[in-house]
Amino acid sequence: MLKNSKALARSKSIDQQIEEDRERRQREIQLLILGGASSGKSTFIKQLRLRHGDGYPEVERKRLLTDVYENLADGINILIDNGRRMGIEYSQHESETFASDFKKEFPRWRHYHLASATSPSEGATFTIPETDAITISGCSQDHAIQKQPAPDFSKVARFLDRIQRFWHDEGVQKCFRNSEAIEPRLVYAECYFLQQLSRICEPGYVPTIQDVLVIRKPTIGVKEHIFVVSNLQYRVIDVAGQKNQRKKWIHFFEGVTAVMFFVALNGYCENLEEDSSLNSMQDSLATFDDVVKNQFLVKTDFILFLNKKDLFTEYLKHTKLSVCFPEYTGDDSPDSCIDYVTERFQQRKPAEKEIYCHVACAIDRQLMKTLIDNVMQIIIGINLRLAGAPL
Ligand SMILES: Nc1nc2c(ncn2[C@@H]2O[C@H](COP(=O)(O)OP(=O)(O)OP(=O)(O)O)[C@@H](O)[C@H]2O)c(=O)[nH]1
Ligand SMILES: [Mg+2]
Repeated sequence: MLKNSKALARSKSIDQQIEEDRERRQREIQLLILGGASSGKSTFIKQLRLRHGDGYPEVERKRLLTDVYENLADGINILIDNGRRMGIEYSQHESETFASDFKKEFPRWRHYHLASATSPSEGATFTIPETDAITISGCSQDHAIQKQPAPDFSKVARFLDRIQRFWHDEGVQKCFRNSEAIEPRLVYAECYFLQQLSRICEPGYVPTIQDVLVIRKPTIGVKEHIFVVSNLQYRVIDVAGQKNQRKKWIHFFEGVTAVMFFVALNGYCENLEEDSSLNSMQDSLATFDDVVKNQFLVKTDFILFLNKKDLFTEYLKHTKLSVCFPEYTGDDSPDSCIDYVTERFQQRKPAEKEIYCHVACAIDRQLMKTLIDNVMQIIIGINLRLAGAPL
């Protein structure tokens, strides 16, 4: 009799444990964000922070001023180098002196930054910890260790007047207009901040929300962010997308509710920054193929974001999709081309797996609000299913 009641009590406690586990799993959702470099993963996190975090108050945006300066300095650097390479003459006397003064103070950082993260053996300057930053409720604390100090980009402030005059030099404008010939290509953030220069130079300038969304700052290592929405905790893991960083992804595959996979649509006519022999879209397809079939993610649903629709639409006006997919015979409209790209990704998935596909423009706040709400609903559904509750 006693034996029976003990067994009953044990069974009750096991049931209770199972129920508690189920409730805990239902309350914590783990999202892993994967995709190539510059596909928009961190920008999506910024949008989550706007929708469900602290919304980037002014004090936080002020801290990002140096990142704006960094993007601006990279843009100026590329224009100086390309102006010289193309043999363009400056229209103002002082431009030549400015160019050499500026390059001394701010050597080309974007590519140095990427290269040092890409080839640690060749003069590595980074130590990349496994998890180098933790973000609680949308407030990021970066613990990345950099042995080689970056140029002090806050000092760009001292150059703003001269940068403005340099930017208005006819030679510099001529170089900028010749964007097709610029090598390496100016990225969107560099073009954007160069074009916003007069606003950035105004006294008391604070980056706007749109500026924050546009800043380009590659993720180094792995960043974890926690958001609490309607009593549910979302742990969102943002990884670095550069090729040599991807072997770290596997450490985060366990216990994932869903994978969000980002693809830069404009990558169909661009090569990887870290490996110029690889087409970015083809690389995305191959990477997607690897992770979607990975044994640790067999039962994990994927949400696919075909991002940068704005740039894709722009590029299609002068470059056909067939440069990436020679067998494509459809028309050049963005919709037809997106249908085709979607199909190419869907073909890679195992039959039993569900892939939810979204076309996105991660810097578009309005569009992303709706998209995030829709995606949250999908994720809640997946989570309920995983937790064993009836849908
Ligand atoms: N025009 C345009 N720019 C975008 C879009 N999405 C992201 N960007 C910009 O692309 C750049 C790269 O975006 P990130 O979110 O940093 O890319 P990532 O995938 O986190 O890159 P890594 O951290 O290097 O792996 C940033 O300057 C963004 O502002 C988009 O839809 N359209
Ligand atoms: Mg990132």
